[in-house]
Amino acid sequence: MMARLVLRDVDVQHGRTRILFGVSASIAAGQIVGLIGPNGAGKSTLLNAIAGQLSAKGKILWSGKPVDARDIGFMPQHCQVRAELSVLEVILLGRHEQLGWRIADDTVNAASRILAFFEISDLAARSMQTLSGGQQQLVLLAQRLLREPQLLLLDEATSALDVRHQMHVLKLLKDYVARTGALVLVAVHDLNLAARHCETVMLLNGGRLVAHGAFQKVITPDILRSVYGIEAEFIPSQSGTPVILPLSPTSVEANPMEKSP
Ligand SMILES: Nc1ncnc2c1ncn2[C@@H]1O[C@H](COP(=O)(O)OP(=O)(O)OP(=O)(O)O)[C@@H](O)[C@H]1O
Repeated sequence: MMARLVLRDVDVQHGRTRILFGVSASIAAGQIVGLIGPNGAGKSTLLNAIAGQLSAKGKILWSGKPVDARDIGFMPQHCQVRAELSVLEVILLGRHEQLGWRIADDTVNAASRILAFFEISDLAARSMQTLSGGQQQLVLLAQRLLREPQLLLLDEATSALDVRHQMHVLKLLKDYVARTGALVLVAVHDLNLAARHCETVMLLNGGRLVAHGAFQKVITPDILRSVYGIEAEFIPSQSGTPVILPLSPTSVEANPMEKSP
């Protein structure tokens, strides 16, 4: 039976402030799911709760059991390596549970392969400290994939990448999902990227799950107005997925940033 992530009435509170309000969803593995919503909607909070990085009320189940850290790969929003480590060392740390006195040949080979997949083999000996923001992001993504997690949680993990690298990484993720049947849950601001690469999207607003389904059903001109506070044009494209062209912000009242329903 295919694995499934089940969220049941997930509530998160910081101090006295409630951040997530009863988020419930049942998400089948074998797809890339986009977590979308305006700033402050609760995307990072939900990913952190699923990753077990903060306490939440309700149930978060992967294949019917509480999420086990060994099943997941999690890339938080602000992720940096401060230590003086080479790119290869950082990649190998993706399998730190398996590293012993001797690093097995297949681990080194897997690390070399993942560097090649991400087209960063030439960076292997470089110190992480000398890399650009986008290069660091590629290395950290490659590190997460090395251990082949069944549940991959990515918080704006392609935000520092140029367009070509973004497309390349999303193609890698698509191939990874097809090969392993994993579930990739990715918080993303770029709606056109979500439209093209995510099988389904979950729209959060004010800490609540507003909609969950195929992008074209979830994202409509009305939703862009009421949730994002923008007027936008939907331009038909050859791919069959319309391109969203933001035109103007609606009035301040209609912009619900940080507004709790
Ligand atoms: N430690 C904290 N203490 C209090 N409030 C917090 C804390 N962390 C986050 N929040 C609040 O929780 C809400 C949701 O934040 P979160 O980072 O999950 O949103 P987001 O959808 O990921 O936003 P963005 O797109 O801007 O990254 C925001 O209103 C934020 O101010």
